[in-house]
Amino acid sequence: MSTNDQPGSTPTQTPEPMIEAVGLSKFYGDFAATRDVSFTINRGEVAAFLGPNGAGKSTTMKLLTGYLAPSAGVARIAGYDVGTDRLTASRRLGYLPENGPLWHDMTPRGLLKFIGEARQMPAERLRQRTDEVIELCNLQAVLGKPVGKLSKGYKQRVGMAQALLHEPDVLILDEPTSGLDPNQIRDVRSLIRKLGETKTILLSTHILQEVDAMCNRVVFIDEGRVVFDGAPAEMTQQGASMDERFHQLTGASAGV
Ligand SMILES: Nc1ncnc2c1ncn2[C@@H]1O[C@H](COP(=O)(O)OP(=O)(O)OP(=O)(O)O)[C@@H](O)[C@H]1O
Repeated sequence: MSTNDQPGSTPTQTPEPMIEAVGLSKFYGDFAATRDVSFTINRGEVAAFLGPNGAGKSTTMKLLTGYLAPSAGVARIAGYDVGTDRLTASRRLGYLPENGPLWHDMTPRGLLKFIGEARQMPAERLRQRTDEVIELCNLQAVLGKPVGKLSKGYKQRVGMAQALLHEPDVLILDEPTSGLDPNQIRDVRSLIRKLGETKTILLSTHILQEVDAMCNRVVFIDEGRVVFDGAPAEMTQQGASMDERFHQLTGASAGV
């Protein structure tokens, strides 16, 4: 955003790529989990990463975060190659992995301390940010419990808290509302909408209503390949509903 732009105004600058997949492929033997996946998410965009089960969403997200090494292609976060400049890229990035946080024996506060120290956050800033993310993600009620004993919804919130701890400006969220009850879904959607005012976000989901609720961009993947990339309105143009388009884009594999 240029210095003249006010929050809520239309940005006047050229787009700034914050999440870039450039020809990303991941092979397991002969099987391609993703094949030549390319897209760019610019600063200020909240993008839905859609696709059926097994389409390659989590794999692509792991490639983008540097959690997995690609068989071919390049991933960049805020312009930094995650293969060659992983530490710098990871300072700009918060990642909610698909199965929530690891380290199930730690309490939420212990886990946040561990992650903040691993990120080499200064002690005072870590203390302050820990309090802030506990509040933001509503973790007060479970601070004394081991993460492994928490409900799915609270595990997701702890995952979200660790992703936000270092105040990254890019977020990659793998199914942030999966397994949550309707109240929790509402809370997480509203949190993401709020975060989307200042951050660039890529979130995966199966829930088509989430696109309208949170996103201004859709990247659709099927059988490891990008089959649609555009605005939500383009996806549903010509009177087709999101459901119908999902079915069209996934061909025979939809609904299996
Ligand atoms: N380590 C692995 N070894 C072999 N195949 C794998 C491995 N990891 C993922 N796959 C396969 O790659 C494909 C893509 O998986 P991925 O988890 O990326 O899909 P997804 O779109 O996230 O699915 P879902 O929506 O069900 O979470 C699937 O067929 C999966 O079985």
